[in-house]
Amino acid sequence: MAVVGVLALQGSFNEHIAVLRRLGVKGVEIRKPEQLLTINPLIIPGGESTTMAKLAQYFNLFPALREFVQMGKPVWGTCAGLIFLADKATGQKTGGQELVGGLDCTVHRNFFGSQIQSFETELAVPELVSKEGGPETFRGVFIRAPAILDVGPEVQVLADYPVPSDKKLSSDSSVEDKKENADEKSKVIVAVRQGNILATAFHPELTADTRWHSYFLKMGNVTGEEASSSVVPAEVSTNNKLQSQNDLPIFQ
Ligand SMILES: NC(=O)CC[C@H](N)C(=O)O
Repeated sequence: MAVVGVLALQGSFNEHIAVLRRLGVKGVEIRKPEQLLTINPLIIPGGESTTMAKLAQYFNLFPALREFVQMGKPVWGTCAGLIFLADKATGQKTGGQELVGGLDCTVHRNFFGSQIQSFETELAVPELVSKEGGPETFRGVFIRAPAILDVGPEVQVLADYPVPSDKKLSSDSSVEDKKENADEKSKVIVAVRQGNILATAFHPELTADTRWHSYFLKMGNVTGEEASSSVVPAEVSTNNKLQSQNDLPIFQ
């Protein structure tokens, strides 16, 4: 069975492993630097990036993670995982936090605000649809989500999200650097690819739509045992209300 590593320090690693299983791929929990030598594609899940960074420091994972990315092995960061991969992060806690880097962008750690400002929305995902087919949109689950404020020339934008003009950032005033808020932006970037790096600000592992996972597996030339690009049934994809009822079988 094909194997994908999932960084399993904290956060939604079990949910990623469950999606991989549905695609006929084995997700291996990664907690030690030496495991990164033998694994090829790697998912860095969502969770809480400062906590995850502390654990990664404790287990001495940063050098091995950086080497993994620099070697050109496929890596996908979702939410906190995106923050890990960014070259620059704003809105950090006092003292900052260690990043893996490699992705030429600036990410705002809690762009959309605090936990209670989490939301779901249908995102236009033309590149994903062109590779994986299926519905024109993907349901983005944003949980105290980051957003990408700017990207370098090598970065391909795969999805963005309009910021309502009345949406002033009001996230955790105690920990945010207000000067660095992207106050005047009308759109922020929420999914990107830069060569071997894929990053999403939302949580595809919390939906039943497996297209981002399939897309990433193709980046790593991983073929599942029952490879199928999407598990979203046709009748569900055309009905958002029904889709939201059917979209959260997190552990299967
Ligand atoms: N759902 C998530 O991964 C949230 C990430 C969070 N904003 C952080 O800083 O870690």
